[in-house]
Amino acid sequence: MEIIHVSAECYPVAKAGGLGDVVGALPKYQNQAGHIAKVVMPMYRTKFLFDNTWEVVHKSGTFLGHRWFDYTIIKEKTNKLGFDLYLVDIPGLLDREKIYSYDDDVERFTAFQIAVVDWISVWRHRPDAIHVHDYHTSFIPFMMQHCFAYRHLSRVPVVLTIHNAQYQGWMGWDRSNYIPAWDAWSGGLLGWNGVINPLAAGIKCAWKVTTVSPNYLNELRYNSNGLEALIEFERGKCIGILNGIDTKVWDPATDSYLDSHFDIKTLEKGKAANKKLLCDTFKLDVDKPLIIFIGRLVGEKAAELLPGAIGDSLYHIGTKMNFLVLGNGEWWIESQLESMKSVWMGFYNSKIGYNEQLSHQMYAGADFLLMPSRVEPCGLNQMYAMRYGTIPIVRSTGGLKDTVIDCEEPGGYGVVFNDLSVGDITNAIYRALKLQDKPGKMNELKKKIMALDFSWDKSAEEYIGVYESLQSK
Ligand SMILES: Nc1ncnc2c1ncn2[C@@H]1O[C@H](COP(=O)(O)OP(=O)(O)O[C@H]2O[C@H](CO)[C@@H](O)[C@H](O)[C@H]2O)[C@@H](O)[C@H]1O
Repeated sequence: MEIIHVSAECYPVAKAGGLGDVVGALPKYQNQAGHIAKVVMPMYRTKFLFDNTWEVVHKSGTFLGHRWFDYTIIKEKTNKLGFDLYLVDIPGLLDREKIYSYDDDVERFTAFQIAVVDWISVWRHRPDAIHVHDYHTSFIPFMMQHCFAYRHLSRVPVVLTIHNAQYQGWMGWDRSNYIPAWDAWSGGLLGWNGVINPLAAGIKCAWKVTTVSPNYLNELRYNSNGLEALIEFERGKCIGILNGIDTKVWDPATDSYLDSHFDIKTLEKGKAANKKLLCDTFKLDVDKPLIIFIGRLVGEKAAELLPGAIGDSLYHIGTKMNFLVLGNGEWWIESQLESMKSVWMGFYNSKIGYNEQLSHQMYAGADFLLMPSRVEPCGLNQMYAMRYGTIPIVRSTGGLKDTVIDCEEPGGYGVVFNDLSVGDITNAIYRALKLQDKPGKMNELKKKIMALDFSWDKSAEEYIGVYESLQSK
């Protein structure tokens, strides 16, 4: 099958979070399984662009509302990522360093989607499926079915994957003219609760909607930032498919970001060397268990509870452990985390910012990973942590519930808690530290989690099953 993934992120070209990881891995696994999966994304000005060689495959132009824009599609020449990678250049809109957070993001991502559909509309063949990811690309099924210029694509199946329903891309109806001329009778498909809602439009118009874990799909029915009724209504075409991880990129035995490599057999020595490097760098005590947090510092990740939970743990449980936080996001959470450094010097440290290498080093060197998420559609961090022998402490929500079993349950290997408060997180940390009281228990658990299989093989096939189910329709 030929599958075209359209996304705002793809690792290692441009990544802000888990979406980039998934789109950088899933197509590779689909290709390995004998399919032809390709990725189309915006041409940001990132290092990957300048380090690689490209050929121009298409040039054209069209309108965003009244504004004409030229676009160029370029293709990476060497199949470096294990799939064909196409970048869409739109001067003045996409030629920026960052992925998101510009005032004109609505214009940027709407123009990107128009360019993609405009390009596919002149192909001499039809792909078997278009797979769009999150709200930045979820106007595409609407455009293929209801824009006059592109209606000849209406028989091409479109699958929408929701990686995160918190972000929906809301925009006012005053911008409805951005979408190329559409059948006015279909206008209702664009809106939800009085505004244009790209994610809602995608859910209504995609042939199938997938979420990144089965449990997250259930949760969306009662907690989806305003889309609950829509999810319930469209339930029949929704399916939850658990994300995998790219076990070639995330392999402690070969990870190019690590100085000391290890596998299950050399786990103790290897993790100790990685931990020492981290503790030396961040002035922490290598003899104490190291608990880390990596992620966006936002409410979804319950990051605002971290200062309280870390402070309470060190105060009430005692200074028996060390904490290290890597993340960026809300300025007030960043500044609280920074100001705690002087209070808990030697027991706590943080690095504010985005740092891919440090994240790998932290997964490799830590004893525990804390993920108290308020909302977690799937979560990749807990799977990376386990692959690197780091025990997850997670709240039972979304994909965390699908991937971590509490060590007190039969076959369990992590620490799972249910309610979200500083007290509950502190108690989970207390339970995690108790694991050390039983001699050998920590190593036994670390070996067990390293052996778990979270690779993409099974889920990549499940997606193929979804595309296949749409072929006869
Ligand atoms: N400051 C930092 N420095 C370095 N690396 C950092 C970092 N902050 C985050 N990362 C990295 O970004 C990724 C985060 O992935 P997640 O899946 O946990 O969350 P995210 O909310 O971005 O993804 C959304 O999409 C994914 C994919 O579907 C879902 O798993 C998830 O639940 C959903 O919220 C990991 O690779 C992590 O190491």
